[in-house]
Amino acid sequence: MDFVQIFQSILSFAIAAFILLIICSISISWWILPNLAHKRLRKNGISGPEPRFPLGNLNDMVTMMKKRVNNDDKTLTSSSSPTSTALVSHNIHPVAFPYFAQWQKSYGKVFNYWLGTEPFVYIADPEFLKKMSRGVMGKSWGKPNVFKNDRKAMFGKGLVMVEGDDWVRHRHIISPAFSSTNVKAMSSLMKESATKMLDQWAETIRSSEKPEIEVEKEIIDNAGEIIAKTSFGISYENGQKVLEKLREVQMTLFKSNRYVGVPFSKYLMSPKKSIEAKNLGDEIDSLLLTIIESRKKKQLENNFVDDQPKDLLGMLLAQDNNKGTLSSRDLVDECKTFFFAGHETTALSLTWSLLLLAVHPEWQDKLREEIKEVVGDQEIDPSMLGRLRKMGWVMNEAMRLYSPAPNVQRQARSDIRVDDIVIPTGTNIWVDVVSMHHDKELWGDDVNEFKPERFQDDITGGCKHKMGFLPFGFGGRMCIGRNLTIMEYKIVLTLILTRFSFSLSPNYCHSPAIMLSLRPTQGLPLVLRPLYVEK
Ligand code: HEM
Repeated sequence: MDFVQIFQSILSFAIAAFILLIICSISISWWILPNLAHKRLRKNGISGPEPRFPLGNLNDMVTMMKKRVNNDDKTLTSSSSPTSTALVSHNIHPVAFPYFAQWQKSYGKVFNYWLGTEPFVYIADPEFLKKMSRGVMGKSWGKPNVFKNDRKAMFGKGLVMVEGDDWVRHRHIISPAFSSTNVKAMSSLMKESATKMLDQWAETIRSSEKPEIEVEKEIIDNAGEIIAKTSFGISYENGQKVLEKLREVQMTLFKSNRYVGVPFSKYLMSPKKSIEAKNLGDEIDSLLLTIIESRKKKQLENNFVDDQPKDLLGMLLAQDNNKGTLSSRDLVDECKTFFFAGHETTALSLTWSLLLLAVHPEWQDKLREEIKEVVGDQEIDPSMLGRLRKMGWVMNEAMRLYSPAPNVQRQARSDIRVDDIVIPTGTNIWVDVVSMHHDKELWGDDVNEFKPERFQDDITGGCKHKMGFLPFGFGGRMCIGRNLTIMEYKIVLTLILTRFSFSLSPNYCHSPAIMLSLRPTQGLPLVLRPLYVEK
C-alpha cells in the first residue's frame, strides 16, 4: 500500500466517522434526549398523545384542524345572516384549537404533546400554573428556543425573548419608558392617527352606496402606524421605510408554511419565504441602526441636553441610566419587539370589541352615554380615561372571550417541581389562555356570553381562580405595554363611538383562528352609520 492509498483510506474513514458523529448528535439532540424527557414526564404522571418522529403530533393537529374547518364550512358559512348574537358563538376554544379541546377530553388539563421533536407540557389548569410559577423567578423562565429561532426576524433578542440576567437588565432599563407620565405624552399621536383613519371612513361612506368597511385591516394598519410613531418615530429619516418593511416581514412570516419544531422545516417547507423574511429582517436592522446612531450622534453634539423626541426610543436614549444602558444592537431589537408585541395585539383587542359591540348595540349605547358624561364636548385626554369604567369592562370582557395573545410559552431552564411531578429542564410549556378564559368551571355557566358587567367589582371578572384570567400574561414577565394599550384602546374606541354607530355586515363570517395571534380569519366587515353630518 503506497502513501496515497493510506491517506485515502484514512480520509474515507474520517469522513465516515464525521457523518456518523453528525447522525449520532442529531439523533441524540432531536430524538433520544426529548424522548427521555417524554418518558420522564409520563413516569411523573403527565401523559399525552403518542408522538411520531419527526413530526411529533403535528400531523394529528393538522388533521383535526382540517376536520374542524370542513364542519364549519357546513354550519357557519351556510347562514344567510350571521348578524344575530345566536349565530356569533363565543365558544371558540374547540374552533381555534380543536386538537387541544380533543386531547383535554382524554388527558385532562395538563398533558404532554410534541411539536416536531420538541416536547411541550400543555397547561389549562390555573392551580397547576400557580404552583409551577411559585418557585420560579421571572429570570429563571426561558422562552422556547424553537420560537426564538422561528421569530428571530421579528423579536431578535428583544425583551419578549431575552432571558436570565439579560432579561432583568433589559426590563429594568425599559420599564421607566412605559411609565404613565411618558405614556400619556403619546396620546396626541394616537388621536392624530385615529382621526385620520376615521376621516377616511367617513369619506368612504359618503362616496359609496354601501356604507360597509372592512375594519380589521384598517385598525391593524392604524395600530401599526401608532406603535411605529410611539416606538421610534416615523416622521424622521428612514422611519416610514422601517414601518413598511416591518409590515412586509409580518406578511411574509404570516404566509409561510411553517412546521415549527420540525428540524429544518423552515427551509424545507417555505425556503423562499424564510429567506425573504431573513433578508427583510436584516434590512430593518440596518435602517433602525441608522436611526439610532443618528439620534445618538445628535445627542452627543447637543451635549446630552434632553432634546430627544418623546417616543419610546427617545426615552430610552434620554434616560439617565444609572441602571445601565442598552447597546445600539439591543435598541434595534427592542424597537422591533415593541412593534410586533404591541400593534397587532392592541388592534385585535379593538377589532374583537367592535364585533362584540356590533352584536350588542345596547352596549354601544351604554358606552356612548359614559363618553358623554366623562368627555362631553371636549377633546378626549388621558386624564379622563380612568373614568371610562364601563369601557374598561368591555375591554376586559373582549380580551377574555377573544384573547389577542392566545397562549403564553416558556421553557424550563432547570427542573421544576409541582407536587410530585418534576418538569425536566428543557421542557417547553404552553399555557392555553383561550381555554382558561372559556372554562365553565372557572367562570360559570354563562362563560360564553358577553357580559362586561362581570368586571364591575372584580378585576378578574369573578373568575374562581386568580390565574384564570391572563390577557397580559403573568408574574414578572407580565406585559410591559399594558398602560400604552389601555390608553390607545380607550382613545380609539371613544373616537369611533362618538362618530359612528355600527352593525355586522351580512358578509361577515365568524371564523376566529390562530394566525400567530387570534384573528377573525375573514376580516370584520361592519356597516357604519355616521352619528352626525360630517362637514
Ligand atoms: C392588547 C394588547 C396587548 C396584549 C394582549 C399583550 C399581551 C402580552 C402578554 C400575554 C405578554 C406575556 C408574554 C409572556 O409571558 O411570554 C406580553 C409581554 C410583553 N408585551 Fe404585551 N400585550 C399587549 C400590548 C403590548 C404593547 C402595546 C407593547 C409595547 C409597545 C407590548 C410589549 C410587550 C413586551 C415587550 C413584552 C415582554 C415582557 C417581558 O417579557 O418582560 N405589549 N404581552
